[in-house]
Amino acid sequence: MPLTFFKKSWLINEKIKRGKCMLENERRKIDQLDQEIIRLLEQRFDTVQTIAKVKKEQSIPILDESREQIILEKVASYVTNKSYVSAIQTIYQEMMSSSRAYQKKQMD
Ligand SMILES: O=C(O)C(=O)C[C@]1(C(=O)O)C=C[C@@H](O)C=C1
Repeated sequence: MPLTFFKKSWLINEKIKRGKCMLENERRKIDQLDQEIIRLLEQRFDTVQTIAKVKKEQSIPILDESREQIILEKVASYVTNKSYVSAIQTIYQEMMSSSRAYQKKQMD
């Protein structure tokens, strides 16, 4: 009986350790992915900066709703796991909103 108790608590401990180890591994993956995402986001914002200059020179409005709609549709078609579509589209909506805010700041 006591042996079963110790065995049970040992098993529980092992499970907790395994869970912590998995969590650390997954977080390391996220840290690496974030580095890649940020590198690409910087490239995107470099491009947005150029777009802002052209728009300012030619008095083109910052917001282009039809372009944003096309981007959101492309996003939906690029995502392979369809259960992520809505979440990733939300990120894109936020990103484009942030892009507009950045462009506005550049133009002021
Ligand atoms: O393509 C443009 O005209 C942009 O200004 C870039 C961008 C974007 O970040 O993708 C931002 C604002 C527009 O509403 C549409 C798209």
